[in-house]
Amino acid sequence: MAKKLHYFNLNALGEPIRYILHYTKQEFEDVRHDFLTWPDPEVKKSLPYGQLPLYVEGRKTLNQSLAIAKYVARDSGLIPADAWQQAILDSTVFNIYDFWKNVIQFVQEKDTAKKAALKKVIEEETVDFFFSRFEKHLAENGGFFIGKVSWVEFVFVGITEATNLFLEIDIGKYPNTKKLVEKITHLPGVKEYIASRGPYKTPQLRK
Ligand SMILES: N[C@@H](CCC(=O)N[C@@H](CS)C(=O)NCC(=O)O)C(=O)O
Repeated sequence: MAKKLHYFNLNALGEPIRYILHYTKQEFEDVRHDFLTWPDPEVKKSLPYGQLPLYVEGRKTLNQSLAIAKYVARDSGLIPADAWQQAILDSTVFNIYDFWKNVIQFVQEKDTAKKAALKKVIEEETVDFFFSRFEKHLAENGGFFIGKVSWVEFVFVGITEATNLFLEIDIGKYPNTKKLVEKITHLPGVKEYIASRGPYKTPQLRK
């Protein structure tokens, strides 16, 4: 069944899905839309909720990045059988997205003064609030969220990298996060994908 992932030509909500697809060796078409010239009215109109990412498998479509990431991670050992571990992962992924909400609020703010104020709060307070907790969680579980790699580590690494497209996080302050980013980005499949993709260019996004 032909698989396609539609997303922007950048990191953020689509990249963990790309990482999982590459790690699990699934063939898919990586359809990229230009973020800087978005919205493309025709494409936007065609999306079920007007937003990306959108995953397509044959005639079926799925939106919502977390639902897609979890779906493409099935049958790969990235989703634990244990219900409690699944619940911990779900909780973690919502914590990660709670952090990301702050970044998005900053990205979408048009007023220069308000944007600068949001940037200051995120860089000086929000990042540390969330990342000190992520660090503790990782430290208590052997560097992962449930003691081994799962679909949520891919989401975490993607969101951490995406945050750095828009803001600066000093990841060196968070050694378990830093190690995890290195681990995930060097996994077979992911490593080759990143090498072929090259770095994302950030200057237009960092304001
Ligand atoms: N809850 C959705 C949010 C999707 C979302 O916010 N997509 C953004 C890009 S990260 C988007 O499509 N923005 C363009 C638009 O809204 O027109 C998900 O997790 O997939």
